[in-house]
Amino acid sequence: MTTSPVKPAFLSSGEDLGVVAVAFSGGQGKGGVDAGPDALIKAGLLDDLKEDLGYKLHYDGLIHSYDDLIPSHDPPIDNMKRPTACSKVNARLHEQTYEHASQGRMVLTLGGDHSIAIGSISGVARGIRERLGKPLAVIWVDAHADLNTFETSPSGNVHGMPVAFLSGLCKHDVFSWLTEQCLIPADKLVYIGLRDVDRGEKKLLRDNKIKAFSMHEVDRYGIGKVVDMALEYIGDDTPIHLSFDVDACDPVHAPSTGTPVRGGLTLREGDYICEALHQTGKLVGMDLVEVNPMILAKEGGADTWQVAETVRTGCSLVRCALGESLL
Ligand SMILES: NC(=[NH2+])NCCC[C@H](N)C(=O)O
Ligand SMILES: [Mn+2]
Ligand SMILES: [Mn+2]
Repeated sequence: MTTSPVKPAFLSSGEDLGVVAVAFSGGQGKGGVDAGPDALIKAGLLDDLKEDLGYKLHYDGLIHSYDDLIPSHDPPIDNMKRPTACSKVNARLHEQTYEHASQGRMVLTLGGDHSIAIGSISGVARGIRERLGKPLAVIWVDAHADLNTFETSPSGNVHGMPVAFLSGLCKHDVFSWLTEQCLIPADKLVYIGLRDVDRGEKKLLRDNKIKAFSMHEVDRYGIGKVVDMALEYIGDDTPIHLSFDVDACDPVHAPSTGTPVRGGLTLREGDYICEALHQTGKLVGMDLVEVNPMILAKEGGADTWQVAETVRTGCSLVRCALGESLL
């Protein structure tokens, strides 16, 4: 595998990469997703980025569990489960990604459940706003829209709500630290891969005219055309953050995740999205979330091969987004 050097449009260099590893699972109820970053790193992901792709890593060497921020008693508020932990962890993560982004670095956040996108994306968005005076666009690749408000959520799990908070469609005192500069305008948000969208989320998508390419559009147009259309919609002059939930990929390639949904992206379709976004030179941040190396073991059907496959998929997606190419 080789690198195809792409000149980044919105970063200070093509080689500086900020990395934050987040061992947080409080955005949903299943343990083990906090072990995701360790599994990805143990599989050699960061070494590959350094040795094969030539990045200069800005990484503190820690896998943050933020234990000091997690209260022992954290009762639901307005249907949101573990609200205080979710807010405090994300507020801290926000400062970490903001610090990298404001130095002009690409920012990679390894989760953790998808609630951590509240912190990772808001930090990058604020850094980009301050540095370039521009909004941040987000391409959200996921089986789920994660657009529930605390009022529409059927589960109360915050990992099903990050986009509602990040877009400002939903506001709550719990996340009062999310200021205007942190937000993603609804017309700079694009989904790819959706196939399990709740009723309330469908209404929000429609009412706010949010751009979404479900698996239906992937089938109809092919992934190449879908990514072209997504990029055209965002426009040329906007930095892009890629938030990749590993469950966007079909459970064949990513079985070890908390909320798998049949009928997903092939490994190549997932990798293609990442490769194509890298080639734009406009990528400024990425999250890779919801790798849960323990879930299958917990559910009684431990299959180490399936765990390894999921980790392998996660590593491949990140490498592709950071410039690995087939030739
Ligand atoms: N990041 C995820 N895997 N999210 C799954 C969300 C599932 C469901 N829509 C909910 O709100 O609870
Ligand atoms: Mn998902
Ligand atoms: Mn998600």
